[in-house]
Amino acid sequence: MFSFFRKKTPPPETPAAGPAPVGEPSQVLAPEPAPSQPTERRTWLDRLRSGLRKTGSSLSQVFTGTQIDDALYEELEAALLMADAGVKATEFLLSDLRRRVKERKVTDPAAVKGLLADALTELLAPLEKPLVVGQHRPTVIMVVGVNGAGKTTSIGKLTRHLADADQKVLLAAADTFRAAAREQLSVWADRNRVEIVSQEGGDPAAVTFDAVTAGKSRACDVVIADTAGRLPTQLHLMEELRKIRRVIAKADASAPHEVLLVVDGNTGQNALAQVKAFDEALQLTGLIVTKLDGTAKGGVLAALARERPIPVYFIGVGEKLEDLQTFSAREFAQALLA
Ligand SMILES: Nc1nc2c(ncn2[C@@H]2O[C@H](COP(=O)(O)OP(=O)(O)OP(=O)(O)O)[C@@H](O)[C@H]2O)c(=O)[nH]1
Repeated sequence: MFSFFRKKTPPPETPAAGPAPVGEPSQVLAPEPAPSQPTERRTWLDRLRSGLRKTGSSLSQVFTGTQIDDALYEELEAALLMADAGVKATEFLLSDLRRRVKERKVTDPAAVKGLLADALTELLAPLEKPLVVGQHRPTVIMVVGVNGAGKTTSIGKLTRHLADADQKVLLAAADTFRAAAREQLSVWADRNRVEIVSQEGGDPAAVTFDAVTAGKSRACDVVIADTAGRLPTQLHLMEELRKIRRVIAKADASAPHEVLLVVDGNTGQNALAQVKAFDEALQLTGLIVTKLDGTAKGGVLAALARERPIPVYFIGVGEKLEDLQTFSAREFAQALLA
């Protein structure tokens, strides 16, 4: 059994290392560099920090004053709302922070920033969970999301990590409408030397059924189904996803084992609305939040944690292979306030 996992909440400013295997049957591995490559890890963290700078600059600004007063809390409230943390998470964070400030008898605004990082880390912690594959063979992963969220790119990156870990992967191109989507997935499949079940036109549920059946007979470790992008308001297309889900269960009664929503972090509060809508339709098991590089709306993860805490298995901070990383609450909170 494998899980994509990173050491929890590394101490501040310490480059987190990839975990060591912990032995069978629950061997653990990570998509990020091994412990011997702290420089690469540092580089990635730097990218997350600079990516979230747009979100964090106004947040950090709040703590440059000389006193802790109502004006500071008001400014912080505005900055959190601007970062798309949403009303509920913002209210929660403010009252949590006031409590921490009182308890610690803090008088320096700079120290309040540290306490906010703690409060954010605690709030985000329920989102930090590894994606485990290997409990079922094949582990069937269905991937959904709106158009252009980054589904195919994220599947490509994930496939590469799995292939590198000697997992036999089969991709199902369940986007039967868009030829470009199938081609894009084929490119990733070729690049990673994994198999693909693809079909022009036809029923996406049928393609997925064939893929899961093939995955079983070919002893694959993982089957990943890429579905066509759609808006949650397109009810017939949402029904199509439900059908794909049902048909997967016909091919393998225990599947799908994971239903992942890919959301574009750039869409802020709209990402939260997408998570709620897709979760209601499909009972999501995890999220991949993409495009956190250069967004001013990174606070949406706080809103998610407060209102729909579905695990964030991965975050995307760029278009390159190494830009898909596991989510760490502490790192994210620190990057947000850097
Ligand atoms: N900057 C940045 N770009 C990303 C990230 N993830 C994906 N992209 C880009 O977003 C664009 C859309 O990605 P796709 O993977 O094609 O999105 P999709 O959800 O499969 O799109 P549809 O098939 O149309 O639904 C591409 O140009 C990707 O390179 C990310 O984390 N950061």
